[in-house]
Amino acid sequence: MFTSPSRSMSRWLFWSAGIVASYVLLAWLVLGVRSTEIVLWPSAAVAAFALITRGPSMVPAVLLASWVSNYLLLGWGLQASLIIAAGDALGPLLGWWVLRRRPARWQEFQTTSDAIWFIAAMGMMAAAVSAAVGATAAAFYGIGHTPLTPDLGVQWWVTDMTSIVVLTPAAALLRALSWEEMKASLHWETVLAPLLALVGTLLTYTMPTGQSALPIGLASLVFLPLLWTAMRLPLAVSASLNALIAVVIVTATVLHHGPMYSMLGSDRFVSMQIILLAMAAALLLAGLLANERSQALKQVRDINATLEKKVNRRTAALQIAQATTQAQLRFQESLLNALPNPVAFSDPQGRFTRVNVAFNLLVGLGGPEIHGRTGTQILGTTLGRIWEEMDHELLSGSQQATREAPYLHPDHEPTVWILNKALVRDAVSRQIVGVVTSMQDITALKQLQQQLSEDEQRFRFLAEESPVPLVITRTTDAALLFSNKAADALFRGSYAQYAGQSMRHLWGDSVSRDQLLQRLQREGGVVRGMEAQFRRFDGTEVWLLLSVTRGRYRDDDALIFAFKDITEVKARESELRNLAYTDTLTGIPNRRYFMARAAAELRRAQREGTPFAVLALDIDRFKLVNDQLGHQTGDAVIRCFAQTCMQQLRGQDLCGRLGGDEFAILLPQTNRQVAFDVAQRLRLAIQEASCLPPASQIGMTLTTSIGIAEFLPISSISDSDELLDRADQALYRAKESGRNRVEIWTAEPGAPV
Ligand SMILES: Nc1nc2c(ncn2[C@@H]2O[C@H](COP(=O)(O)OP(=O)(O)OP(=O)(O)O)[C@@H](O)[C@H]2O)c(=O)[nH]1
Repeated sequence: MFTSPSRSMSRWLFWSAGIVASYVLLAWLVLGVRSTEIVLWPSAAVAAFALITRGPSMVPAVLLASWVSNYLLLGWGLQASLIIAAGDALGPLLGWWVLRRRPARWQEFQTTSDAIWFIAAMGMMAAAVSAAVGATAAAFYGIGHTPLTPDLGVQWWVTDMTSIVVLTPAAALLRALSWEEMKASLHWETVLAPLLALVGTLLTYTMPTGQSALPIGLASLVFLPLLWTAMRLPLAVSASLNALIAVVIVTATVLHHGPMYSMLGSDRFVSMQIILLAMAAALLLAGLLANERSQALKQVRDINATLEKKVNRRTAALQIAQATTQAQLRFQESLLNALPNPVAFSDPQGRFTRVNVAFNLLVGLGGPEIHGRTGTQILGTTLGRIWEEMDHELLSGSQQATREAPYLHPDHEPTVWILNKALVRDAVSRQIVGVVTSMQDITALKQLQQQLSEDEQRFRFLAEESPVPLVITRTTDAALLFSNKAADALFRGSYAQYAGQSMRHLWGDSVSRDQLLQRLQREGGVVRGMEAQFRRFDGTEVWLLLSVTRGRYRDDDALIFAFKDITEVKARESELRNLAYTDTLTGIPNRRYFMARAAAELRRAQREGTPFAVLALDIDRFKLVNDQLGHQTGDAVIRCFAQTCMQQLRGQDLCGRLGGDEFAILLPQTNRQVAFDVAQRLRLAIQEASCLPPASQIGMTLTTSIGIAEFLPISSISDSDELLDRADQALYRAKESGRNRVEIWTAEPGAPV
């Protein structure tokens, strides 16, 4: 918190003035009554009090107060007064400094060792210093030159120490305590006990003075409530009370009252102070011991409270755990009973310990009738024996056991079950505590399996004996899984020989196989009417019509093939196709094929802008050959003519028989000059070929006339018939001009070529 300098200065002035006033007032009270013999009794206590509460800033006030009291009130010399004042400030300052070296004790002042430290630091040392300085100054400069004797020093020291020990603990404690703590400790004892002690003290001091032991005895009774207070009340209260009673005693004595008065005199006075000192120290220690004890008790109470809390917590946790366990047990119980499968627990001796409702229903017995009995006793000999064998297996080492077993139901219905057994171990010790068995009814499954196997046998018979060749291969690797007798005959190899082997190599080409797989994918797993060529096991080729479906065969994804041999059909087809385009007499393309090719060539030439030529050929006077040598020889001549032409042509050229003795030749990418050369070469080759029998009665040579028509990209010709027509016109001109000639078509007959 911020404190302004002027405010702290005024506070300092206030405290300084207060300290000076208290010091001077006490000095006046004490010294005003008995002047010279009594040392300034409360001086050291006021100085120590000032330093404890406000610190060294009070030193000037202490110096001033001491000097005023010694010089003005006591009438000692100036030097002596100054030295005594310095001693009064220096002693408590030293004690204060030593006490500050132990900050914990300075702050709390709660244990007995704190009190010992306080007495040692503030009492003995501070009082010793101020007494030594004060007695020396008094001896040298004091009134009447009091001799410096040990007695003076001891008397001074005891006086100062008494005042410090009796009065100043209250200051230290008040400084450490907060106002809230003070209020909290205020109860009837705090008020009543000090009140009793005070009243007792006052009553004692109203008694007549004298040497009688009675007043002293009575006075000492005062200390009983005081001691009790010290033991029961906060340390600050007992220390303050101690100081108050001490002031009352001293004041009464100084004012010639009470039992102590008769003891006055130098020695007696010191005795009294020693008694006070002892009393103060005893009370202080009693208070501190009580404080320590109450603190220890509080600690024990705290520990007890903590332990109690822990125990409560543990108890609550145990209760929760117990509740959870019970809830879990209830859950397990209901879960077990909710299971449709019979479940049973048995001990290591095979006696049932617990079963669920499904088990009760299975055997037609309630829990109490089952518990404690064995497998054979409850389940009959067949299932019971298997049950006990499995238990034995498990208990002699295997981890889990599964078996199939028949069971004759109490209502005589035969059933089949799967038994699953496992060991039950203790969660903590891992000791085997029994066996758990769960049962599953597989009667319906078994019936289905039976039916399926009968169905399969029927299917196998049908498939085996079917006249349709059937083959089943595995989808992944085309391994042969099944083939019937008809398929074995078709492929010329038996299933027994090739079972499990890949059938991929039977396909004529991999393209058809890939096509089949794609179609299966596309057409939902069924492909009908696909034609493909296959290779038999002996290497011969065969055309087959396929119907294929995807399916399962035993444990595999499979392709099921049904075949029809179409080799003959395909051969006939091919023959027919050839017949349609081939001239049967010569084996070269017929008119239809030639004209189709000529049309295609025309389109190509138009597209690419290249020329081509068509030659029309006709055997000269062939009628004579027929007439003179016969029709058969005529046929042979025609065949020879065709072969001679074919020999003269390039691979890309095409020679066709248009009918009778007429032929045509297509010369792609050929202009009229080259065509003319080719035609001449042909003409000569025919002339030189020995197509006519050597001993020909007609004495003639076989010749041919040739007409040429050229297609130019710029020409107006738009179909091949027109072009062939032009070649025919040129041929006609060659015949006209005497035969065995080559003519090129021109627009005007006789126009230059
Ligand atoms: N041997 C045989 N003769 C055929 C065949 N086709 C047509 N002929 C005959 O071939 C002859 C063709 O005669 P043409 O072309 O009219 O006359 P040509 O005797 O050759 O006289 P030019 O052509 O004018 O030189 C006819 O007598 C037909 O009967 C055939 O396939 N075989």
